[in-house]
Amino acid sequence: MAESTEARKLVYLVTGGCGFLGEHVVRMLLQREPRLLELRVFDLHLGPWLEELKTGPVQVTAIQGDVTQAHEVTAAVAGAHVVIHTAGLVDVFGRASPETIYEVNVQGTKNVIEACVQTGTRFLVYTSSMEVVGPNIKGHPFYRGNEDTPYEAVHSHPYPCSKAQAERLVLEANGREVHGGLPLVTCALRPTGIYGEGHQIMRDFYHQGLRLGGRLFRAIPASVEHGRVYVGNVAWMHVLVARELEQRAALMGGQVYFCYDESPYKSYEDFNMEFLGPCGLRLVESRLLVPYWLLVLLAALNALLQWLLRPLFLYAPLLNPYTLAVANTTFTVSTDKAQRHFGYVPLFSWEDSRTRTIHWVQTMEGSAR
Ligand SMILES: NC(=O)c1ccc[n+]([C@@H]2O[C@H](COP(=O)([O-])OP(=O)(O)OC[C@H]3O[C@@H](n4cnc5c(N)ncnc54)[C@H](O)[C@@H]3O)[C@@H](O)[C@H]2O)c1
Ligand SMILES: CC(C)[C@@H](O)CC[C@@H](C)[C@H]1CC[C@H]2[C@@H]3[C@H](O)C=C4C[C@@H](O)CC[C@]4(C)[C@H]3CC[C@]12C
Repeated sequence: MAESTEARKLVYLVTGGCGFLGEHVVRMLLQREPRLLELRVFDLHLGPWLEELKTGPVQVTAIQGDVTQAHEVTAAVAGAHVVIHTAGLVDVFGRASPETIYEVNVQGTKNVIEACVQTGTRFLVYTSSMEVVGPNIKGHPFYRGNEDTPYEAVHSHPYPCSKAQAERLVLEANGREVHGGLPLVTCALRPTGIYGEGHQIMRDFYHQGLRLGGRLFRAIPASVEHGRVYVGNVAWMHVLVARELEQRAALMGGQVYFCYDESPYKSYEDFNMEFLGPCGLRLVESRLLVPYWLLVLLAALNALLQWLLRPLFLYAPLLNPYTLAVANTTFTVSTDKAQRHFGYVPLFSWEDSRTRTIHWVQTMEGSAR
């Protein structure tokens, strides 16, 4: 918990506060925001771990709620100084319908914005995504790009479409008058692929490897690079933006910032092996055995099976046409806009991020170690 002589006077609300990123944001706020008086954690599914946070100097208020329900959002936002909106349906595996993804990610964000306007909350930080930019449906690479790099951001999948619409709503809301007559100040953070303690997809890959006798099979060439960012650094960027938004409203209001750190550029699979390798898995060079056209066929077959089996049960494998296309398209960022605008420097080095993630995999339930 943050110990400081600063007066505790601020109320923060974190939507999606029990999610992979949200939990790290909640814990980072308690550790590094000394002005915090109350921390409201709003989520559809509250985690039992919240109880352990209620023993410190900050009042932690757990709110079970749904961002698609405007009245629930308004009640949670009322009286908050800052809203960090991370709640969302992160689904590229066909688990939720396009309508549900839109309802949560777009309508939910509209509800958060309107709640800020109606109740007088002035500062809103939105967790957007790299996918607002790309990879696009044409498979154009985004190589060491930044927030100003020209790129044809054209999407068809419900998830990136919903994130792009939500981000646009947040940025357009910057400057709107809130109850009380002052302007709303908003900004959006665009993490690339987040990794770290609690990352469900990493857990899925690990368990898949255990099922396959300690092996994972390469599907993507090592030359296809994906930007990744450690969850602790993404959480730190959220805390820092929320702290600086008031003092630097003219500069930061209405802006987007990629989330970045020192994590190396590697293919998605090679990057995962930085953590899964030390936990006993190995990546089998199967590119000759499984050519790309066969992967495309298998991905299409998975999509067909998902559609056929949906009336019986949810079949949602990692490999589908969308995930294959994204995995197979280089997307890396190289920027210092967050440092220039609000002094962001990663809190965790690559070595530290890697060590923490390996430790988490090793201590995960069902771990082979
Ligand atoms: N994981 C990544 O690699 C990544 C990368 C870039 C951006 N993001 C964004 O970060 C945010 C958090 O992602 P995550 O990976 O932590 O996902 P997550 O699924 O672990 O967390 C999302 C949280 O939102 C909550 N939620 C979902 N629907 C809700 C609703 N209707 N009302 C209230 N709460 C609801 C969930 O219960 C969950 O706790 C999302 O907005 C996502 O788009 C994630
Ligand atoms: C089965 C193989 C082809 C395997 O390599 C597939 C990997 C695939 C599941 C992931 C590859 C890229 C990931 C996405 C990327 O990291 C960025 C994202 C944006 C974020 O907002 C949500 C998660 C994601 C879409 C992420 C999802 C998993 C991948 C598609």
